[in-house]
Amino acid sequence: MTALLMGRVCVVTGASRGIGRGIALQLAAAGATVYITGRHTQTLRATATEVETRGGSCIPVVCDSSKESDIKSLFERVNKEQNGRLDIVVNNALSAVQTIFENRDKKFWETDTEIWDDVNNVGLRGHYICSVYAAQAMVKAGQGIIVVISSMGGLRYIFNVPYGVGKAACDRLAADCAEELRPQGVSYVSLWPGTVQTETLKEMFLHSQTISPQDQQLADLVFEGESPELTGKCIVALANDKNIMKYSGKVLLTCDLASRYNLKDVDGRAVVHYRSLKFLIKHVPGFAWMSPFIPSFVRVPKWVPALVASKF
Ligand SMILES: NC(=O)c1ccc[n+]([C@@H]2O[C@H](COP(=O)([O-])OP(=O)(O)OC[C@H]3O[C@@H](n4cnc5c(N)ncnc54)[C@H](O)[C@@H]3O)[C@@H](O)[C@H]2O)c1
Repeated sequence: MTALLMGRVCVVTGASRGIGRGIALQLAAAGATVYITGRHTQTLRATATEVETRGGSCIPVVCDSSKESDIKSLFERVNKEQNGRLDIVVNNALSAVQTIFENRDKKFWETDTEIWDDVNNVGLRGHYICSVYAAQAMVKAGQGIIVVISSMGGLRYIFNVPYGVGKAACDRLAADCAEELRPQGVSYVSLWPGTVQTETLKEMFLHSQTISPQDQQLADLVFEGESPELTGKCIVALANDKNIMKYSGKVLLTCDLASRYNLKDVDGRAVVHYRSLKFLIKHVPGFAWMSPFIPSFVRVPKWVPALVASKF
């Protein structure tokens, strides 16, 4: 166990599986005390047991991110038990993965309007409410980091309309909160993982016998994707960066952070750099044959996707 975060207090929402679980494992492995949230005691307990088996400290709290009263109680509890100390909050919970895949073939006007709430009650409204309570503690202490887990869906269309709108709003949440938090010494970043090999996606694609041609491309991405713990490694490194304020309000990519902090994925394999031309070409139908001839250090500059997604 490294001691990079020894003594620090963290909250990770939606940590019973997926990326949230991976983040909790890494924060705890770095010595932090990690409060993990989710709706079910049993699945939270499983994450907590894994943390403890690795020698870390983890406090499971049943908290439904769609309910403000639950979120309020969570932060009151942390405040009381940790004497006002709160260093890192990761807004990660999302309740919609299953719904998104069940409605993959439908356009927005063909889908039940409830999908908006399924995606954005937990995955946007919940993050805003957590940010309010987290900021109240952090501003008082004059320090802290809030992270929202977003995705490239914030830049351009993937899956469906509510997902993209929600992710664009998460990026804007980080930017606008950072504006008000900067003078208080608190930072707020939006973090985009690549495609991640979560239990849900693995179950859906890697272990599935029948897969639609539409989903085959995503399945290929999942197959070579990041481990759920890589995002956690990136957050540990960010939390130890003395220049964190420089990045506040920005969108950060896990592959860029892995390069900046020289991180490998948990199983020792190199992190796929999804801004590398080699990787991108490999996934363009008809051009994949070029990929082996392109050196892996050639990166697409960030202004290119920003320009493609330009609103003007
Ligand atoms: N999986 C990927 O490839 C990928 C890539 C980029 C970004 N992301 C983002 O990462 C985040 C996590 O996604 P994931 O793939 O790990 O999803 P997941 O479905 O595997 O995990 C979601 C987590 O949220 C929890 N959760 C669901 N509803 C909740 C509620 N009402 N209250 C509290 N917790 C609740 C679940 O228990 C689970 O722990 C999402 O914001 C997603 O958009 C995922």
